[in-house]
Amino acid sequence: GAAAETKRWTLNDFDIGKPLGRGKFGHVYLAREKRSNHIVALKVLFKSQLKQSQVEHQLRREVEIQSHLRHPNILRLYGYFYDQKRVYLILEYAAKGELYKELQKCNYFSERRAATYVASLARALIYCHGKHVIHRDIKPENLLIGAQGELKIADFGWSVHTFNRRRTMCGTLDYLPPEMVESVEHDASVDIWSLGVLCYEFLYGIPSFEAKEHSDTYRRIVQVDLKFPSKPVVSSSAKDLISQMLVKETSQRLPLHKLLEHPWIVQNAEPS
Ligand SMILES: O=C(O)Cn1ncc2ncnc(NCCc3cnc(NC(=O)Nc4cccc(Cl)c4)s3)c21
Repeated sequence: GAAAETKRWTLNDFDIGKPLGRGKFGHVYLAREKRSNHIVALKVLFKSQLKQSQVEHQLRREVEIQSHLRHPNILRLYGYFYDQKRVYLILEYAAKGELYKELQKCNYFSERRAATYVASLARALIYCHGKHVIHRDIKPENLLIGAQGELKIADFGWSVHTFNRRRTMCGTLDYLPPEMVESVEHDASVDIWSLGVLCYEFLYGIPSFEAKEHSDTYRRIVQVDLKFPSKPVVSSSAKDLISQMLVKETSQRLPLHKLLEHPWIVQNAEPS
């Protein structure tokens, strides 16, 4: 509630439980807020590492963006606090853990499971784009699974508020610094592309443009070198959807609301 937003949290407000995972910047622990007995995930980030990697502004942007997002398929960031050495993110706990581990275990998902995940991600991204937020980092490592098996997009560390194009379109680009010119290129359609790669990976167990060397992956992406393996067998309807998302021209990518009407989604996704 509103109280939670303004309250100054400290580590003493929590009982710390088992480690849930370790990321580049720090560890994640199961925790219980003592007063409410509410179970949360507590991500502990070392200030030294944040400073060293110059990502403090990214973290601030994530906290700001996440504080306005409320959606069943977006992992909540309830708040944060810090002490001398660390920053703590108070996060919704996703009881069934990391999606990429599930994908490694199964190799690839059934068409029904893949379509259900893709539909819920599309709904979450429609919600984000409606608030002019693009995630920009949709990949299995940033997806968690809730207690009822529902998908949760996590880690908005790379998300941005899209610039109001009218503001930049009528003004000349000439005086904009590279980072603003670059992000004008970044519009919401980047998430459609990533969702297409993710759909491919759900069905085949490998990302659509995987290659041994980075340079080869780069070339396959810019050439949209999309090939469908013969195994596992995947419906032509699924391949049709993926082919409409992995399109080089950003304006030609299948809009997310049209994705939800695609026959493969309609026939395979569990009702939300
Ligand atoms: O995933 C696991 O390891 C284990 N796991 N298992 C269950 C579970 N339930 C909830 N959360 C988990 N993990 C944390 C997920 C995150 C959400 N939001 C984040 N944001 C972030 O890291 N931001 C950030 C960090 C460093 C720099 C910058 Cl710029 C930004 S991480 C869970």
